[in-house]
Amino acid sequence: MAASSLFQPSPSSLNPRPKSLRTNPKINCRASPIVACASSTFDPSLTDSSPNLSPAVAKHRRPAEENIREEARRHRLSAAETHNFSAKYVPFNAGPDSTESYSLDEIVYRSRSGGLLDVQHDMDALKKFDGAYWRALFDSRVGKTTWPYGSGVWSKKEWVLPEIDSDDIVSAFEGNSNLFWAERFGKQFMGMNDLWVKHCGISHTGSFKDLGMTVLVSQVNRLRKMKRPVVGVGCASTGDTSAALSAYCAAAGIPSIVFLPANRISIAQLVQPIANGAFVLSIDTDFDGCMKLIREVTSELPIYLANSLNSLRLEGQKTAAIEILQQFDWEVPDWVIVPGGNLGNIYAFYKGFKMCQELGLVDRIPRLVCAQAANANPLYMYYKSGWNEFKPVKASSTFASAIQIGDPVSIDRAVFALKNSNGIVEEATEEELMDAMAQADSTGMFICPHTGVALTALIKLRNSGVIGPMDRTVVVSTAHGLKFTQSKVDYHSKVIPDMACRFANPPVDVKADFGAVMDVLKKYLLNRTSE
Ligand SMILES: Cc1ncc(COP(=O)(O)O)c(C=O)c1O
Ligand SMILES: N[C@@H](CCOP(=O)(O)O)C(=O)O
Repeated sequence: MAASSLFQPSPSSLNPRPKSLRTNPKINCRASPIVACASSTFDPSLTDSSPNLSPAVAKHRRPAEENIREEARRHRLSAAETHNFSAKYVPFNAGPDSTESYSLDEIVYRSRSGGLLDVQHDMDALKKFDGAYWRALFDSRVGKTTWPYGSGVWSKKEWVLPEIDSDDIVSAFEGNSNLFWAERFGKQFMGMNDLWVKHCGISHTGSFKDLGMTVLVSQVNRLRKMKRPVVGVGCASTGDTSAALSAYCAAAGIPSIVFLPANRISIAQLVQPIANGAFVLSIDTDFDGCMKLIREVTSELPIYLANSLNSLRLEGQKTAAIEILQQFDWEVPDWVIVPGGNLGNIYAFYKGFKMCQELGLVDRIPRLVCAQAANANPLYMYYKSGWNEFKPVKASSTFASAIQIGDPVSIDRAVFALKNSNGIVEEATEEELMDAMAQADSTGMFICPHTGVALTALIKLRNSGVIGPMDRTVVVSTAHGLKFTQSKVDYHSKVIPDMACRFANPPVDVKADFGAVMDVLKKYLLNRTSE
């Protein structure tokens, strides 16, 4: 069966459902006019899979011949239809007088003046519901398989792409990633007791890019159904964007085209688009060179641009911020530290937090820190100049290869996010980021080098006293450590030139002989007891 057919409706969707399951009698409109009435009309998860349902009813919630997409189709009374939630493209950070805007169904990546775009939601429509309502709605959808709300992104659909039909959504139920209490790392290395790591890399393709790509590919799916000229979707990538793009496109049967800088991404990342059937171009340039080429190509050919220059991506990525608040039971952490490359994600986090504040879910936002590799640090240099002068840099090779970017497309977005969150920019040398990664791994994590960059920023800000021992701090881990095993092998083998590899833990070669094994074990145990 073609992968795309998995996402197609089938005639059985028209089968009626047992009457007793159509509504949840426990939701009483009169009890709470806003929450209950609204939820009973637009939110399937509150009507059909409400926590109030008895276990017996919940068990038989869907006839066997019906799949979850078909089930969702029966609940067509969506938020957008009922409440007219909507969103459009506007020039990023446009003044109040700007009237320029575009439908999300248009294929447009830049404003008339050549600036960035932003997805602007109809906040007045969203504000018709209070913070308590949104918190309850989002909370009610966690941990379910209701299409599409089982996804951490689509559980916030009204704030992401309110007008898309659930039928058009391409999702791997991404998001809902774990927020790991870094108890031992926090205590042992930082003197902190409230340190958390948001593991966005524990995801379908192993990075946070899944959050944005489900949104972008879903919108492309919709455009193609509308017969818009989109033959395929393309991106430049340092590895993670291409992995996510190719997986979501493959799931929907949409061609994907990826431009990769030759010999600059890990094998684990390279094999992902190859395995998912993308058209892979390995180009003899760096990421910035690939980015320039894909922008030129997508302006000539009917290939839709999937990099974060396309603001749709950030609508998905911002849900990680909302999720962090939700995981803290809507308490706001003091700090959130994000590694930055092309700089879309730092703005996505800002936007997620800001929407929660504006819509009354929380009363403030955290301070943001963007962490860069010293070998690819244009934002850091800009920050250090007092935001005086931005100069792209020629990014040098870094173990944090996914952020080896010298001319980030979202520089304006990042500066906006940092200025409006009392933010800070830090940098990490190669040795610092590799040591931080090894230290974290030694406490039970298995993080990527980019998360090592973010942890270095934390270490520096803790050492300088900017971040206090009691501050609730979240470090965003952006990719799975398994994508970067070679750098870990090199570190633990102590083969990296000019690096002490202080926390290396190389394997011990030993003969297949009882005495020899006992000797090394005794030595090891002696060392451990004297520690
Ligand atoms: C693993 C990883 N971490 C961090 C980043 C930085 O994200 P952004 O480009 O949105 O700044 C990227 C991609 O650039 C990445 O792939
Ligand atoms: N790290 C990214 C670089 C491109 O970033 P994007 O968010 O603009 O797509 C990658 O994995 O390719």
